[in-house]
Amino acid sequence: MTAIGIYGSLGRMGQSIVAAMPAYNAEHAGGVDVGEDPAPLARASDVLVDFSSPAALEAHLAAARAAGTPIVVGTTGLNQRHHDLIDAAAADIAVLQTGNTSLGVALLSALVRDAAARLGLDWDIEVAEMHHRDKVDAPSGTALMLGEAAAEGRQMLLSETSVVGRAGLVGARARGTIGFSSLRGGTVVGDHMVVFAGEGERIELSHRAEDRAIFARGAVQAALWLAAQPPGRYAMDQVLGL
Ligand SMILES: NC(=O)C1=CN([C@@H]2O[C@H](COP(=O)(O)OP(=O)(O)OC[C@H]3O[C@@H](n4cnc5c(N)ncnc54)[C@H](OP(=O)(O)O)[C@@H]3O)[C@@H](O)[C@H]2O)C=CC1
Ligand SMILES: O=C(O)C1=N[C@H](C(=O)O)C[C@H](O)C1
Repeated sequence: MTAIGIYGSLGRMGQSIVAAMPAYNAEHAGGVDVGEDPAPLARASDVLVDFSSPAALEAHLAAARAAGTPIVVGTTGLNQRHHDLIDAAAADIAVLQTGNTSLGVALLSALVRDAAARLGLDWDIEVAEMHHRDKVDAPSGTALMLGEAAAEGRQMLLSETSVVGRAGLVGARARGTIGFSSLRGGTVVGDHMVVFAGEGERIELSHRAEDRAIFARGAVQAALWLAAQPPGRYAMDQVLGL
């Protein structure tokens, strides 16, 4: 039985992941939350999952690396420095980072990449997302991942083309940009929509998460898969064979 340790175990995702484990015959190795040493759990686990906070990621990666334990990073709100830390850790251990562990969003990313490649720059791309009132980061990790997929499809860099939010006299939309809008409220688990807006027509590709269990099941599947992988950086489409 594979023992999975959870960083952020008392949170919404941590609790959903514990609930999902029995269906996959996975063992709960334990959890770490604010103010606790991540190192003992890393040594006691076959694989770790991190659904905590960007502020904790460096310490969690260091603990995983020191123990030689693979880690799934589901925490969002990451910046370039966090991604550099993930790349560095992936030299020594298997690391899977994703803003969304659901099957549906993995497929949506592939569809968005394909649509962006086929439609070209005459179709404007906007990514919209809505989440519950307690979400602390924006745009969501999933929205950024979908934006990356669209930029890849256009063979462009998202960092050079993204426009996050608009207010005031911002001027007309610049060709080739990818816009992001975030809504927050209530208990929405996670809605994402990618709009391709052309001359006189519009295509909308969307995903609605109805239950956090979809992320939890994907996280457990990703952890079980990652436990058997050599060092390197991995993504969800590799787990799901998409
Ligand atoms: N990749 C995916 O598929 C998904 C990713 N997420 C992401 O996962 C993360 C967690 O989401 P969610 O469970 O809803 O959030 P919660 O706030 O419910 O849970 C986060 C947990 O992490 C703990 N935590 C915070 N800081 C630290 C720290 N420094 N060290 C250890 N633990 C810490 C929190 O403790 P405390 O409450 O005491 O602060 C809490 O128990 C977010 O970044 C979210 O965007 C969410 C859903 C799906
Ligand atoms: O914080 C959340 O709740 C979620 N976060 C992830 C994100 O930022 O995309 C995934 C999901 O949408 C729920």
